[in-house]
Amino acid sequence: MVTTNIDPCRHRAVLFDMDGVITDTASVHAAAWKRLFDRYLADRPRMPGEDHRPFSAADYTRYVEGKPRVDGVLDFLGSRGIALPHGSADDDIGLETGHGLGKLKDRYFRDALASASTLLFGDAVPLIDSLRRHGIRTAVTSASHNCARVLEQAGAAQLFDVRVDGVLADELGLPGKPEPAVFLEAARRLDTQASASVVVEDAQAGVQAARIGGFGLVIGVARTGPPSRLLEAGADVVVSALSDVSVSESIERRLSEVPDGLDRWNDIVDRLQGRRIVLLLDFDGTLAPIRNDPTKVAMPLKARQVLQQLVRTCPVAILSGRDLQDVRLRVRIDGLWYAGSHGFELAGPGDEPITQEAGDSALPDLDDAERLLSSELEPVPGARVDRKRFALAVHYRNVRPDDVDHVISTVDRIGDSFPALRTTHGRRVVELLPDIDWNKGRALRWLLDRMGFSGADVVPVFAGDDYTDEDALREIHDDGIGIVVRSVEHGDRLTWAHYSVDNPRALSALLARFASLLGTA
Ligand SMILES: O=P(O)(O)OC[C@H]1O[C@H](O[C@H]2O[C@H](CO)[C@@H](O)[C@H](O)[C@H]2O)[C@H](O)[C@@H](O)[C@@H]1O
Repeated sequence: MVTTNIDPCRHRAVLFDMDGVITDTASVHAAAWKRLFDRYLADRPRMPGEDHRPFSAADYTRYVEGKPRVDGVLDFLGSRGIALPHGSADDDIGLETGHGLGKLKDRYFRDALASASTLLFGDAVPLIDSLRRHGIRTAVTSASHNCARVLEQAGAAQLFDVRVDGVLADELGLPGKPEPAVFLEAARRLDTQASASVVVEDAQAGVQAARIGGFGLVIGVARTGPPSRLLEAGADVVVSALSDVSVSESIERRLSEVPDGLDRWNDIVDRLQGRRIVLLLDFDGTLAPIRNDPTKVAMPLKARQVLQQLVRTCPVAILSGRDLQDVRLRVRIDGLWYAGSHGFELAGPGDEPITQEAGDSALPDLDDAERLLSSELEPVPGARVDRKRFALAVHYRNVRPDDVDHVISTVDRIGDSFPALRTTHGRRVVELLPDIDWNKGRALRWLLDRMGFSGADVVPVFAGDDYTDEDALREIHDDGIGIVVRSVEHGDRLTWAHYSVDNPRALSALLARFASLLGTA
């Protein structure tokens, strides 16, 4: 389960989208759009180049969700080769213009709304109450012209300090999402900076708008579908319910706020004084730079030399998402401990794997998922299905941008069909893993025990670059030193690390300082 936190020390306001986040009305909109478009496409004489297939759930997500009504009409029909005039607000209902068909959709929506009973999601009020108790102001920010009506009917009109809806946006001439104007207007009315405000959204267009607007935290809400479409649109985190959002002072920071480890070497030395160091290092993107072809990755010479020095004076473990055997062959240094498949496979300095049966029961599902994914993604140029013993990685680094959504949603769909598996995301890779409470963080702690290094005099030092490494960074946050390797791909995401470095080469330079300190250089 993914959870996230809103920090009253950093976040002064929270802007909520309404449909699908606060009120259970996204499905009412989706049904109204379908009624409109299916009838329109069935009645319209077919012209060359037009696609008259029925409106689908994917069309809703891609072309209309979160957008102003007229944009939704024109964007969806445009995707089907049908260019209608924009029209004007005076157009008759049903006229073949953006406004005319938009009005018809609105009639269908209101018809359905009139018979809807419970509109408010049960998890909305507890979160908003908690925000209020912490002095955080709230806004509802919706493209809908029915926003006030829906809130009234849901009994939620009093929940928000500010409302910026489709009616106000029209009055002010604000463009709709994915432009950030409505969010920025709400932040202005709440008297807060975008960077100190949180946006909570369920639509890709809304997430994009919040990202473009420079909002401090963008929380995606995927109550039913997969989280990946919102992550790809730029959400910092995607939860499946508002009950997964807490409000308290937190210690995660933005990458840009984390001090550079080389600059703060003296602080690190202070923290190491008199303690036994254990080094735990991720491989791809951390020791070795990212490459387009995962099979071509090799340990850089500098990293190899420094690890060879370090292993003579302190325990060193490699914690990788790669298959155990794969990462061992790439590192090839005697005396190291290893965790492969994101911690599901473990090995000591000898050749024998350490028994850890956490993922065994998921093996048949991984086999079946591998067969399905290999055949479904075989036609997608650049998609690469990589089986490890306890994980299945689908790489999309070399996939055309237009095919990326398809690849991710295929993995999500197939992953969802196997109860024993869960989905994780990394750098241009989506992976299926055994769905048990085990990750790099748990594996790290388990390895420390196994290595005989678990006392208060031990300081675990972990370095990693990716989302899955955050489990390990979080695990050692209170008793160790966490180092994150920055990358352009991760922008300014949140991290549990204490220090950062620019790239794998800078990490090797930092590790060389550890080697000097330990007296081996
Ligand atoms: O935990 P790690 O050691 O960092 O492994 C995570 C994944 O790393 C590899 O994929 C990543 O690196 C590739 C080579 O540079 C790159 O092409 C890909 O886009 C990255 O996601 C590895 O291939 C995966 O199996 C690991 O899970």
